[in-house]
Amino acid sequence: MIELDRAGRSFKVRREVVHAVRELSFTVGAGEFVGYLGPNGAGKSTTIKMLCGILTPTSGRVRVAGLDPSRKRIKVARRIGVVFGQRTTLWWDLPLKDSFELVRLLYKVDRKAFRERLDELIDTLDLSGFLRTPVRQLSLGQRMRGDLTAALLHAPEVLVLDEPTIGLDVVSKNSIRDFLRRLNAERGTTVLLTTHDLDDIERLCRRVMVIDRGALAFDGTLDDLLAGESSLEEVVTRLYTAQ
Ligand SMILES: Nc1ncnc2c1ncn2[C@@H]1O[C@H](COP(=O)(O)OP(=O)(O)OP(=O)(O)O)[C@@H](O)[C@H]1O
Repeated sequence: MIELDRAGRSFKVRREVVHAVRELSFTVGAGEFVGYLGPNGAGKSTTIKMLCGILTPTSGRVRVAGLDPSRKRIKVARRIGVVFGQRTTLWWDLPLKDSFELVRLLYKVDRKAFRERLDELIDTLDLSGFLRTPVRQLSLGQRMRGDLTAALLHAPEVLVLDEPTIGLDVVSKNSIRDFLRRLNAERGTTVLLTTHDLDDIERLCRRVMVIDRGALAFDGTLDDLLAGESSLEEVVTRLYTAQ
């Protein structure tokens, strides 16, 4: 479902070249739930931006559902849902429900299918109390549930999440985690989850990839990552600080 083959992305900053991602190769199969970890500046957001076609790789190959995201951005957008926890994709001054209607129009989602999906998401994410509230007045937890809904209204096969639980209280975190677990188990949606919250990883992901300075430092099961270590925090700290 997701395939990177020696993908690289560099930026020219004044006279220096920053290699945000270098020769990165991995595949994520349909239905997997993969955690994507790495220290600040490791290249996680750059990877995600290449997956949704916001950034073009400067070397190598990226494919999502067999498509090149930088060349087939609209086709890829129909197959992928993306949530950036630090930013909203909703319309700030509009009531939440109007944002959803705009998403329907943008993605050309059939009215009946849209209604069914929206009703289900309103129910499972408990949105009914704030559908008429302008997005700017929503709490962070409400806004995140709105963003997740917007990302799923076109029923994407792949969901990419960049820190979806950042800043949320423990109850909100757990309700988002339950929702994601069910989405993956019941719908078979492929999930790539970037987070700095190691509880997200321990509670959700069977497979974990760790990126450091633009290259993979680990790719395996959570059990393998934890093998012989007393905690995930310990092993991740060791990986992040390895030279
Ligand atoms: N548009 C850009 N121009 C120049 N450098 C950039 C740009 N985007 C990212 N970088 C650099 O690329 C590297 C990787 O950044 P990226 O945002 O992918 O890291 P990250 O793993 O998502 O970090 P964080 O956990 O802090 O969000 C960093 O050194 C960053 O400064």
